[in-house]
Amino acid sequence: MLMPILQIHSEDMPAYAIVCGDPARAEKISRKLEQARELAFSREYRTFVGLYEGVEMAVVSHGVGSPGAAVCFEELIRAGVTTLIRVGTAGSYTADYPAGSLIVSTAAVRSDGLTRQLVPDGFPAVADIGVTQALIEAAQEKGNADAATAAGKVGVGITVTLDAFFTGVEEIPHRKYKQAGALAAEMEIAALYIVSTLRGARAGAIVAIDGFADSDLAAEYDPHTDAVAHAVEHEMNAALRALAALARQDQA
Ligand SMILES: O=P(O)(O)O[C@H]1O[C@H](CO)[C@@H](O)[C@H]1O
Ligand SMILES: O=c1cc[nH]c(=O)[nH]1
Repeated sequence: MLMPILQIHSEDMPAYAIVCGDPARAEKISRKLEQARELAFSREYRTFVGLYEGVEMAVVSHGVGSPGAAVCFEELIRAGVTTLIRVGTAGSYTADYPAGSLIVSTAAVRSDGLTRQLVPDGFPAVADIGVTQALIEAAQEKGNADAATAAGKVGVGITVTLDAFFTGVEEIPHRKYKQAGALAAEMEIAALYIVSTLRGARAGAIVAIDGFADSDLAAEYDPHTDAVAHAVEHEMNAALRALAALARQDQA
């Protein structure tokens, strides 16, 4: 069956998928696969399939923001994907995790508009515990430490999903979420967790910190530093290994 927006056929789709915002990052991840082939590049959605440690998996870009990303997650699950890992970037809320750190997201604050149209207020956006555990283990693995971050840090905790990236005249509620203990902010994880929960798939997410979310992004945001590039490299490898480990567990 052809998925109308991603332009992929369900017959070509494996059960395991890595998703990320940037089509260029999807292509970068696909270069780590054996027998990689591109299935489609439709709108912001670029889809590759290939093998990692012998496990068939897809790598798909979902663009920026929850509404577009939710379309991607829905169609992937309709096409037969049952396990999804988001490999993203995020702004930190704490000096404990500066640019170059990684955060594994256990749950996401639903500070977005999309999920309000899917589930009632108060319904939690939570990661799958098995996917989260696999991500933590892969990110902390010693063998992966050579690509590790400036601070070498891997945090585990709550992230915030927002719609706004740049500030308007309203205050983005960073301060409250930070005081409440959230670690970082990004723009799609809540959508991933809610769509996955609704459709019976399992999902997790890891993000590379590229600055501080509550600083003046317009003046200071620079996601193109070496520290961020190293962290992104580290999280891509961690996500691939986590997904392969989960597939092996499923087969056992
Ligand atoms: O690096 P990605 O996966 O795109 O994630 C983050 O970066 C984008 C904003 O620059 C948003 O999509 C946000 O969630
Ligand atoms: O949404 C995002 C993504 C990266 N960095 C941020 O500060 N915000």
